[in-house]
Amino acid sequence: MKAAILRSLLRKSSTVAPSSSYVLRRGFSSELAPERKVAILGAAGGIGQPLSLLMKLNPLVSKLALYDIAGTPGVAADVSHINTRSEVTGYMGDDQLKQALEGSDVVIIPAGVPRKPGMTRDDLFNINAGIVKSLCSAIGKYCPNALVTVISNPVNSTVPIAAEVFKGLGVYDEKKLLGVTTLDVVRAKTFYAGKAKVNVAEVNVPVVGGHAGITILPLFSQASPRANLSDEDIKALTKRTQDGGTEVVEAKAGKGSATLSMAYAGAIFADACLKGLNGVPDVVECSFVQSTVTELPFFASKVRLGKNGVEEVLGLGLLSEFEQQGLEALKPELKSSIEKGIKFVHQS
Ligand SMILES: NC(=O)c1ccc[n+]([C@@H]2O[C@H](COP(=O)([O-])OP(=O)(O)OC[C@H]3O[C@@H](n4cnc5c(N)ncnc54)[C@H](O)[C@@H]3O)[C@@H](O)[C@H]2O)c1
Ligand SMILES: O=C(O)C[C@H](O)C(=O)O
Repeated sequence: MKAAILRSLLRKSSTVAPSSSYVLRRGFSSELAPERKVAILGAAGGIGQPLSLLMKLNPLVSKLALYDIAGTPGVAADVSHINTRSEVTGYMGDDQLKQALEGSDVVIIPAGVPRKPGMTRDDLFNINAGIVKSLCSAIGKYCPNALVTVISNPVNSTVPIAAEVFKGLGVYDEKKLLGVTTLDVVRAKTFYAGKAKVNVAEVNVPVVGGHAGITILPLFSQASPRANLSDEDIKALTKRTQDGGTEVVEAKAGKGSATLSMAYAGAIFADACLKGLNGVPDVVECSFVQSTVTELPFFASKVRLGKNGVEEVLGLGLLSEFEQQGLEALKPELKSSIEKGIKFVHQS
C-alpha cells in the first residue's frame, strides 16, 4: 500500500518538475511572477558577466538590461541564448545608458576598478567615486523609482555618494538605496560551517558595520546552528571574514578581486530585493543602508525587504563583549569613509 502511494507521488512530482529547468529554479520563486526589469551597470566585467548569467537564470526577471562602457554586445548575445524567461538587451556607452535604465525596477552596480595586492578598498575611491556618481546621476534621471544596489568599492563611501547624488536631484528615497555586503555574509557562513562542522546550508550569521577591513563585523555569537567554539576560534573566524576580500586579491595576484563569489552574492541579494518587491513576506538580508541603529548615518545590519525596498532596518541584537569592542573600534573608520563620500559629491 505504502509503495503504491509513493509510486503515485513520484509520478506526480516528475510531471510538475521537469529536469533541467527545475534544477535552475531551485532557490528562486515561481515563474508566475510580475514583470520586472533588472539593469546591470558594469555587466561586461569580472563580476558583471557571471552576475548577468545568474540573473538570466532568475525567473523573477522578465527584462535584463546589460550595460557597460565596452563589451556588452558580446555578453548580451551570449547570455540571451539561454532559454529562460527574461528578454536580454545589451547597451554600450553613455548614449545608450538612458535606454538601459528606463523602466528598471532594480539596478545593480558592479562598475568600477577592482583592487590589486597591497591596495585597500579606499585606494579605489579616486576612480570609482566618479563612476558611481555619474551612473547614479543617470539613474536619478531615468529610473528614479528603481531599487539601487551598489557593489562598487569602497561601498562605505559609494553608498553615501549615491545618496547625495539622489538628494541633489530631489529623488532620494532611503528605502531604495542598498550597499551590497552579502559576500561578507556568504564568507562568514562558509568559514563558520567549516570550523563548527555543521551543514553550511543551515548556517545563518549576521554581518554588520560596513564593507572594508575591521568595519566588517560578523556576529558569530548570533550564529545558528549554535556551536561551542572557543574565543580563539571566534577571533580567527572574525579576522578571516574581515580579510576575505584580501585573501582573494592576493590569490589572484594582480588579476583582480572576488568575481565569482561576488556574482553569487549579488544574485542572492538581487533575488531577495525582487522577492520583497513582489510582496513575499519576511525577506531579511544584511545590507549597508541609511540607518539609526548607531550614531552613524549609514550602517550594515539586517534589513527587512518589501514592496518599497527597505521596509525595516533591524537592530543589532545582543552582542558579545568581543563584538561590542569590534563595534566601537570600527566606528571612526566607517565615519570617515562615509564623510569622504558625502564631501566628494559636494566638492566635485
Ligand atoms: N561589494 C562587494 O562585496 C564587492 C565584491 C567584489 C568586488 N567589488 C567591487 O566591484 C567592482 C567591480 O569589480 P570587477 O572585478 O567586476 O571589476 P572589472 O574591472 O572586472 O569590471 C568592471 C567593469 O566596470 C565597467 N565600467 C567602468 N566604468 C564604467 C561606467 N562608467 N559605466 C559602466 N561600466 C563601467 C568596466 O568596463 C568593466 O567591465 C570593483 O570596484 C570591486 O572592488 C565589490
Ligand atoms: O576585496 C575586494 O577588494 C573586493 C570585495 O570588496 C571583496 O570583499 O571581495
